[in-house]
Amino acid sequence: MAPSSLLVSLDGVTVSTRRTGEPLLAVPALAVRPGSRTVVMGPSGAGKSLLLSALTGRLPGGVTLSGTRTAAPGLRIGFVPQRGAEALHPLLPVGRQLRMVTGAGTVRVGEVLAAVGLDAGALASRRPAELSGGQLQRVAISLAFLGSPALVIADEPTSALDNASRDETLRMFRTLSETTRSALVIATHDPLVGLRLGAELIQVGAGRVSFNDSLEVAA
Ligand SMILES: Nc1ncnc2c1ncn2[C@@H]1O[C@H](COP(=O)(O)OP(=O)(O)OP(=O)(O)O)[C@@H](O)[C@H]1O
Repeated sequence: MAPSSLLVSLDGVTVSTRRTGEPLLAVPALAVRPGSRTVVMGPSGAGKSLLLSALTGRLPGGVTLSGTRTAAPGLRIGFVPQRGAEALHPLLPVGRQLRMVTGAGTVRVGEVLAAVGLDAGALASRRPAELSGGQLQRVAISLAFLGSPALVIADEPTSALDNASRDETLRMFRTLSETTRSALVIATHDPLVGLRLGAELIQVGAGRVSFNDSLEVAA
């Protein structure tokens, strides 16, 4: 069990292919504290998504985890994918989905949609195909936060957005994480994400996790 001050921790963790045992990612030690904001950076194929999976404890098929993963009892994790549509059923109105999945009432759904800049009255009855990519991403962020998670994990949530939508999305992540006190872990290729969020930086390179105190790109 994780110490009470930690949400989830990885200790001496290796993620390997199930078939050949080839190591894909090594995490000597990593701990996520309540309310913290962390950005995971690294080149394509470095292991960012595998690290997020190791944190959630839900690994994709074909890989296995050795070492120790510990999580706070009853830890609730919200997840935001690269494209909001991936978090949504394509045929159901988004308001209904938000209520069904999270158990939240209409008023609460409206409040959270408003917090991400969406008008529930105008959007809640639409299906995902009737929303823009930026709107879908905001709905996915609402979905992740509506369940009152202690931790929200996002895998490249801004990479499919233009710069204006990216900045708006990051403002929302920051505001929602501050108001809900949820911890955030976001994988990205974009150094601006960490700067906008005021986040700690974790680097993944050549299948190994390391820590970096400073971000080298100007805000
Ligand atoms: N389910 C799996 N089975 C076998 N190998 C996998 C599996 N998932 C990922 N890998 C391998 O692990 C390595 C890291 O993959 P991962 O998806 O974590 O990289 P990433 O840093 O998120 O890349 P990108 O930025 O392109 O999304 C890659 O070599 C990938 O081929």
